[in-house]
Amino acid sequence: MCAAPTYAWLLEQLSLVRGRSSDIVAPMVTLEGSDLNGVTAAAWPQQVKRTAGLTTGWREEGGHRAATMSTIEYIYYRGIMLPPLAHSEESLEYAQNFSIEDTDVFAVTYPKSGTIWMQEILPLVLNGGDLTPVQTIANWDRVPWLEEKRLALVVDQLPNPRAMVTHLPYHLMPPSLQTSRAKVIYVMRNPKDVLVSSYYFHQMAAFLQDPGTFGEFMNTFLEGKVLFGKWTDHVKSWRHTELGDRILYLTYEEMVEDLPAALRRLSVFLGRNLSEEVIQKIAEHCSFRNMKANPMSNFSLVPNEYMDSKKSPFLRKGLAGDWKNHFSSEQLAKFSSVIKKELENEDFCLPWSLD
Ligand SMILES: Nc1ncnc2c1ncn2[C@@H]1O[C@H](COP(=O)(O)OS(=O)(=O)O)[C@@H](OP(=O)(O)O)[C@H]1O
Repeated sequence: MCAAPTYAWLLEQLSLVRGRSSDIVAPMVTLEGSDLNGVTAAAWPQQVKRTAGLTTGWREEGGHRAATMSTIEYIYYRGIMLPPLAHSEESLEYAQNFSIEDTDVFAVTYPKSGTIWMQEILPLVLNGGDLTPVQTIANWDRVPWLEEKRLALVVDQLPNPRAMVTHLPYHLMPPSLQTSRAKVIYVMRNPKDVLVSSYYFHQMAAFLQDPGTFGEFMNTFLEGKVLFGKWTDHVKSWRHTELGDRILYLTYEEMVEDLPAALRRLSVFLGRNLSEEVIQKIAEHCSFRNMKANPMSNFSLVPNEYMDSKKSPFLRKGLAGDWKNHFSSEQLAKFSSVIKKELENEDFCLPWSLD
């Protein structure tokens, strides 16, 4: 396990973007060796640069410097679209060739379905409720994403059993998943709330394309022109696996409704015999309120230039059913008819009504 969270990875992302720059108009401030905790916006590169497909600038906003990425080109990899900052073709190839071990545990989610919640829960369930990792290690290092560049840097420091998360569809998982005895927890969330959560995330994350209006983003979402592809394709892919009893299906909504009950299911699935006291301790630590206050989990370590929590915090509302505050009746009818049509020949039922 990593001794302490360092933010070298963000510096690395910056230098990668810098490295591709072909038109640097001002000298860059060297951040190497700095801890981003202590880096103010004023210390960030004062430059306007044009890179292949990514135009990045810095503007003054309310006394601090903000990143502007007017054209953001996503990465396309085997039919899915991913954001450039944390992913690369190399990281995706690395994921493809990743050697999954029998004891590995993966939480799989379509984006905005409960990923960081599982990054909090899994170490606690696996280690019997010891809070040390969730209080000292940033979530992206504690339970890294399989497809992100960061994995290669931290994989050797993960404790056994290793816990990882991924947004990849089943067919893009490394072949070693099938030959191993690794376990998978697939967390699903009502797609209407996924859409709402994603809409706000696209507004606050400077490395994502502008979502437009809510109605426009809904169309983009339904067409599948979003990160990691169509929601229905993702769910279908993970509903049709050869994993048998090695996959557990959980819903975000059951976790919201009764987290201790969901933790009990999870701990049985992972072969952990947790006492009721430990279950309650984990549930308390993983409440929305406590995670929102945990700097190792709430993305406050990421500079505002990348994620502007004033526009929308990463841990935004943490509710089931917020879609009711966003959908018009016409949007609901359209959304529900498209999703129902795409799932009409499936042999599984969704745990929520789409109407
Ligand atoms: N503890 C807890 N309780 C309830 N809800 C929680 C919790 N932790 C994260 N969340 C909510 O999960 C949403 C973010 O989803 P992801 O973590 O999958 O995002 S990402 O895909 O990793 O970007 C996002 O949902 P919204 O609030 O609806 O935007 C988070 O608030």
